[in-house]
Amino acid sequence: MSKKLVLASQSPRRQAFLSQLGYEFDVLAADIDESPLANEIPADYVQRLATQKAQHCFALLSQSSDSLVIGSDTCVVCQGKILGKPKDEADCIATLTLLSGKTHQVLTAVALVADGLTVAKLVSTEVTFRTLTLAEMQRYWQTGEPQDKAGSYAIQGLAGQFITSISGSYSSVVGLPLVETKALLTQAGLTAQMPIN
Ligand SMILES: Cc1cn([C@H]2C[C@H](O)[C@@H](COP(=O)(O)OP(=O)(O)OP(=O)(O)O)O2)c(=O)[nH]c1=O
Repeated sequence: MSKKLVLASQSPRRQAFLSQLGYEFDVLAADIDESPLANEIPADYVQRLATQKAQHCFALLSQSSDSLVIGSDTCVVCQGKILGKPKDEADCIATLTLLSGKTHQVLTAVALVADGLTVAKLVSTEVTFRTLTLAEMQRYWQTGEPQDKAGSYAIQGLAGQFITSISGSYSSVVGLPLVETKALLTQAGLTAQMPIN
């Protein structure tokens, strides 16, 4: 019997990417505390949260131990600061002011729990913003797009026009690195509906 796949995420973007890989899956919300620990470095932070999201949902499914659970977490890092989702307009504008005219990193970790064991992969992508004006940042906040996005922007949305270059994985910036996720699922023995490799 093939194993059941569960995505520990409420993000519609992560759900769309996992469908794009050709898998069928159920979705469970992973309600965990996303605050960074004192002195936690960004790479450890995203890997810890991706792991906790996957393990939290795996624990909810304990009676069906043949389930595979995927969790993911994304944060933006600029000048050593972890930039999560904006708390309010002032926070969004402070974040976009920091990103304006600079290159920053987007870190995404994807974690898979299978047979009670967790494996995580970390992906780092560099994104460069052109210089933004205060009026642009204020109008961008008004669109509602930055509210639920790490770093207060969405590369796949209106903020695409702020970005002059990207070096790394586009899908990772949007929330789920396709190559690494596919590799984890293949290693765990899960076959896509229409496999191409
Ligand atoms: C930088 C960037 C982030 N994001 C998103 C990816 C993540 O969904 C979100 C960061 O928040 P996360 O806490 O990683 O994820 P989430 O709360 O959306 O979903 P869940 O925890 O249920 O899996 O920001 C974009 O969609 N586009 C971007 O360009």
